[in-house]
Amino acid sequence: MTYAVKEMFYTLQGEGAQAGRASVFCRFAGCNLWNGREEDRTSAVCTFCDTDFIGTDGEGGGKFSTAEELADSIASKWPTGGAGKPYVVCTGGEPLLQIDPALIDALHARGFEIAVETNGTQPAPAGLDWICVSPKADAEMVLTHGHELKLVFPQPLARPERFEAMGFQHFFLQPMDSILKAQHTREAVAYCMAHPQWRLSVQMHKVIGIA
Ligand SMILES: C[S@@+](CC[C@H](N)C(=O)[O-])C[C@H]1O[C@@H](n2cnc3c(N)ncnc32)[C@H](O)[C@@H]1O
Ligand SMILES: Nc1nc2[nH]cc(C(=O)O)c2c(=O)[nH]1
Ligand code: SF4
Ligand SMILES: [Mg+2]
Repeated sequence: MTYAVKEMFYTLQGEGAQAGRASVFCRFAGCNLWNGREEDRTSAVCTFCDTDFIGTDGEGGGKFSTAEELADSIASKWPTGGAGKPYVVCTGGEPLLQIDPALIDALHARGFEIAVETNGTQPAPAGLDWICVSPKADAEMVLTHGHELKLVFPQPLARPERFEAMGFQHFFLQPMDSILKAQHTREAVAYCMAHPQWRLSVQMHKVIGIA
């Protein structure tokens, strides 16, 4: 299996229940809900993506021909010597198009806890330690349980009520970043205050200006 990685970097998780945690980010190239080209955004299934996931030309990106090679590269980003469990956030693009049991085993062998950020359209392989599903209004969701559900808000055709009985430990609304972000944030705050099952996820990394 060859893995295509857009970029890899060490930062703090900026979103959801693990926000603030030191993490190696591995951003896999490619997505099943948008081809990543701006000219095709409006006709895509997912139209609000904030990420460049095309190709393998980013910092730390590349093609990795084995799970061992990719896991070694991820491990090389983790600082040596400290306490604290090594943590990798696999994102993209859509990471579940590429993550396989060999990669999960190779990362666990290097002591990593493995998190994924997924759009929920693909089944998850066994062994992932943290699954964040972020459903998209026009895409069928097959992953209906996990550790956190993080709904980008508002999506008129994906109201929070549709998800509230699903099997997740945490339920987050994340204001959609766009020209209307301030309004989306106010609406998300109001929804969380009226429906305390839901918590607000502010994209912390954007607020403080880190990757
Ligand atoms: C770029 S996606 C990659 C992982 C996966 N494809 C997914 O959609 O969950 C990472 C996270 O950013 C969220 N996201 C994407 N565009 C956003 C935007 N404009 N505003 C807020 N969150 C956004 C996604 O919903 C997801 O939770
Ligand atoms: N710091 C930071 N936290 C994040 N959490 C999810 C991200 C993503 O793009 O999947 C992301 C990201 O791009 N940066
Ligand atoms: S599913 Fe995720 S990576 Fe794909 S276009 Fe939407 S937000 Fe971006
Ligand atoms: Mg991001």
